[in-house]
Amino acid sequence: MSDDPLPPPSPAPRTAAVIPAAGRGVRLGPGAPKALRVLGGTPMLVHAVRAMAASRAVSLVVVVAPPDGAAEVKTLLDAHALPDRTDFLVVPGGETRQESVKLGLDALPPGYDIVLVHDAARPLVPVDTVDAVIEAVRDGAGAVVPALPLADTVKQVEPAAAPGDPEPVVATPDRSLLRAVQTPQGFDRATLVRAHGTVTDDVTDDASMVEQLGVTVVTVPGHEEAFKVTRPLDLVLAEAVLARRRLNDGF
Ligand SMILES: Nc1ccn([C@@H]2O[C@H](COP(=O)(O)OP(=O)(O)OP(=O)(O)O)[C@@H](O)[C@H]2O)c(=O)n1
Ligand SMILES: C[C@](O)(CO)[C@H](O)COP(=O)(O)O
Repeated sequence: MSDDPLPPPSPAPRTAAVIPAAGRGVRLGPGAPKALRVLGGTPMLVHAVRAMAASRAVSLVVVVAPPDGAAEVKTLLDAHALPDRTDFLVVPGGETRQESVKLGLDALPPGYDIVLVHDAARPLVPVDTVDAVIEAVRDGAGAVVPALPLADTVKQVEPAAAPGDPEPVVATPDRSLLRAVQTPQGFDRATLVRAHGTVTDDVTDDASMVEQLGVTVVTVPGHEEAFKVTRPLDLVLAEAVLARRRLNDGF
């Protein structure tokens, strides 16, 4: 047996989170841009940033602000307590989520090999879910999504012949094989950059762009509290989750 000392373990790859927060929140109804709406007294975006920074593995958060709102978002983040160990960047976003994520990726400095993409609209994702996604990428997955089984039966329909007409049902997919996917979605950076440089179709999540490259996307368990604030009732649910957390924390 050699007396040579073992080489030092290679450092864990550094992880950055990109938070698309440039959406208007049309489905939420009139008011400020969705990411700036207040939940439990704190803007939704600040909750989302804190949720990413809660992971000790995340050392940079890139916030993608509304196209003309980067200065306002920067001021907002400066006004809230955020962990010292995490760096923050704010960049202006685009017309679609896909464009906004691409702009966030373009702003990422070198040295971050794992990238999370997390909706500002999912402010309450627990840190264990964030860490599970990062761990799966560290273990070698090119793309990872948190996923939950569906509670409803799902029908595939044909488009209505005219607005307001019924939509004929054409199929009932096997629910046991379907999953609702959440964010953060985690990626090997080079794979995600390649996907955003290659795929031009309109898609609703980043993992589906990676699927189009032929790269396998894997799931980790999602979490009910990582739901997306989309419609007005979601705000009520988010307030209730925050109130329960405060009660449990003894505040
Ligand atoms: N041009 C856009 C559109 C969306 N998003 C972000 O993508 C996430 C998920 O999008 P969604 O929930 O659809 O938000 P909105 O586009 O704001 O919602 P709506 O479709 O109701 O307007 C949100 O954090 C949103 O801010 C973005 O960064 N840039
Ligand atoms: C990325 C996402 O949150 C995964 O569920 C979702 O696809 C975003 O969809 P939206 O229509 O942009 O809200």
